[in-house]
Amino acid sequence: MEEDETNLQSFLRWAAALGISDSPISDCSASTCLGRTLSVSHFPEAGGRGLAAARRIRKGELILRVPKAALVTSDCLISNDEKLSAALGKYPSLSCTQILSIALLNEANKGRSSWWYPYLKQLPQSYDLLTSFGQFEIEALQIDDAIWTAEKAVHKGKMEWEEANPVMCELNLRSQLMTFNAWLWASATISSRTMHIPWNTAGCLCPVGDFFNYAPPEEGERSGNSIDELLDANTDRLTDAGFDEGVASYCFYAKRNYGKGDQVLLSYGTYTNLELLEHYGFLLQENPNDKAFISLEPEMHSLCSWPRESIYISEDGKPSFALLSTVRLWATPMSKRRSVKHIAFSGNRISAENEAAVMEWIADKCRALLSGCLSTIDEDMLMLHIIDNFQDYTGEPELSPALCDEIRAFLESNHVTCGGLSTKLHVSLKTRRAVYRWKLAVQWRHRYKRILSDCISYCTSMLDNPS
Ligand SMILES: C[S@@+](CC[C@H](N)C(=O)[O-])C[C@H]1O[C@@H](n2cnc3c(N)ncnc32)[C@H](O)[C@@H]1O
Repeated sequence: MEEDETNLQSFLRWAAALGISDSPISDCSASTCLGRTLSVSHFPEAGGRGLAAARRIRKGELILRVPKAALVTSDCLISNDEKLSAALGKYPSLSCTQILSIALLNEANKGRSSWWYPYLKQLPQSYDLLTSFGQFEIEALQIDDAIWTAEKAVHKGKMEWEEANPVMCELNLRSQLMTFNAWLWASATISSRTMHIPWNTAGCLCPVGDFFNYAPPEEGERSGNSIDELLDANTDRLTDAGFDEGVASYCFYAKRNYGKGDQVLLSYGTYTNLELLEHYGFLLQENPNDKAFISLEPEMHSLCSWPRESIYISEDGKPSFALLSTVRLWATPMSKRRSVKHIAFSGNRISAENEAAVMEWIADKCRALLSGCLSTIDEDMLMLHIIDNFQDYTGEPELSPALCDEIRAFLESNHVTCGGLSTKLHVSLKTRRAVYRWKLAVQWRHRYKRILSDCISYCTSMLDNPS
């Protein structure tokens, strides 16, 4: 702990020397880059390490500046390393993200002699993005769509690593930096910490700026990454963060008022919980942008041309506009569809009878999805409780077969015995990480099932009160 604090303090001094500052007036002689507006703090329930307001902050205030020279980009890593530049030159088909991953591992390979060493030491040692999920955790997601997304992410990670291997061999990286796990570390660092820059699609790592934890954008908040898009129409000020050519710095602005001690949050974008898990390795219990996507009957697709991602149930259980309009048209007798198409497409009800059929179809669809899952919502709640107390787990005779099977599968896939778990000392770091990822999978499926269940309640209330 003390060592972490010493590392952090020397990192903040290093950052100050590079001109990173939370003060509106630049002062390269400052001994630390924070303290006037922000301070590093711990928020166990919302992201762990993060940035707190060191004083009252008003919406729209500039709260942090990170000069271009302090941004870690592929360009700067390559231009300072001839060997890296020559090796990459032989493999022109690598993507920008692969190049940044290789450059990051190459920098980590230099250890203390890397110019970026103080920054690299601050990076998390491991991540919990979908790419790092094993087969057990993937199956624990239970919903086909999510399982498919996770499998695809793992497959993509493996492919990218294999493609990058020849360059890493040429760079003669230490063997542990050539492993798939090391690759996952580099690509997860990039996925969860880079910020948009206009000149490289892989983005940049932004020391100190990447200490901001996430809050979803407020309703009506504009999304976008260019400086112009970030300009708030009402206040003419930046509302979040972006690279400002005018001052050659990454600039962070307060998106709302904060009291002293509050966590200052950044919106990285609009994400469902599955997307947060995929790109950042966490999810939110309350996520206004969460969605449950449902599949349509094959013939429904030909009726409307809404994109697949617009057919969903919102976080509050309400069917999306596109879902309602498609099912309304489909529930209309074929001979009448032409004449009512405009009503369905404008989002209006077609008739009371049609609306009842629509609500029934959607509710049945949700029921079918729920009954196809290996566990119920209540069982998931119980499972989360068991996971939270897993170190004390000694086997519970009262559990349903589904939960018993899941626990057994976890123990088997991690080669642990119940006896081993009941002794806290025997739980290895690797097992604790696996338990944490399992928890993420159960939390995700639980939230998803809640959306389906809320949708059933919504449809039932619409059927009971058709007005
Ligand atoms: C840019 S970093 C933010 C700083 C990070 N907490 C750290 O210690 O370096 C993004 C990562 O922080 C965590 N995180 C950010 N916001 C979070 C939130 N609201 N809830 C849980 N974890 C969060 C996730 O692990 C995410 O991948």
